[in-house]
Amino acid sequence: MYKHRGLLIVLSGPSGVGKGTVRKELFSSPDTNYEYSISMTTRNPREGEVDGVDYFFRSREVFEQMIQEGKLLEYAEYVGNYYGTPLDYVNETLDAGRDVFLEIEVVGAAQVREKVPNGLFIFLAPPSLSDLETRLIGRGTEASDIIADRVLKAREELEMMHLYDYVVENDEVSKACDRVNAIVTAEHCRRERVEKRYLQMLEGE
Ligand SMILES: Nc1ncnc2c1ncn2[C@@H]1O[C@H](COP(=O)(O)OP(=O)(O)OP(=O)(O)O)[C@@H](O)[C@H]1O
Ligand SMILES: Nc1nc2c(ncn2[C@@H]2O[C@H](COP(=O)(O)O)[C@@H](O)[C@H]2O)c(=O)[nH]1
Repeated sequence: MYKHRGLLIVLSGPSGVGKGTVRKELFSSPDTNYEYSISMTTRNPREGEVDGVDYFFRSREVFEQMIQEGKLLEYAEYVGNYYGTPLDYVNETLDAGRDVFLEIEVVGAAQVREKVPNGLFIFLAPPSLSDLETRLIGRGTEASDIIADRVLKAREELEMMHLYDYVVENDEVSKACDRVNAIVTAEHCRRERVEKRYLQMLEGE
């Protein structure tokens, strides 16, 4: 029996490009129908961040136990901390026919591509590397040595852009959100056509 599953949407890109900003803007709209998957991390909360809202903040021991028990869809060690996507939430939500939205870095996104090849992979790109650095400095959440690490890493991350289904430039947040929404809508239409054709063929048997 054919069962409709939700769409797994992966938004990735280098640190500081604006993934979190774009995601928050998307989720602030009442029209957004995706469910946000809250990640788990071993990094300390930033000022104002809340456990269970921004991240599940956990110790390295707990995180490593989750890895061993196969409870993460993907994970990566990023600039000294673990980040990962709890598997059960993603599976349960997709099984219920609802779309899930992941906002993750590129190593984790590559793991998701292996496990969920029919996901929708969107790379958020900065207008330039100097814009990226300016944004990280402007955010003011990292010390200058960490910012330097992230900018260095961004060069490698940009090389992975060609592995994605779409590249969206984040020149302006509202424009980037419109582009993401347009991509998701087009993908739904494509899938509906394929699904309809498939069901017609089953009926004709
Ligand atoms: N289009 C934009 N134009 C100018 N500034 C932006 C834009 N998008 C985001 N920013 C700013 O850039 C900084 C980094 O954004 P944000 O924290 O969303 O990036 P991120 O990709 O989620 O970073 P990280 O991967 O480190 O979590 C923030 O200060 C944000 O306000
Ligand atoms: N592979 C994963 N990467 C994740 C996940 N959640 C967030 N992230 C990415 O980590 C970096 C750093 O995040 P920050 O909050 O410390 O700035 C950033 O690129 C996030 O997108 C995840 O579950 N898996």
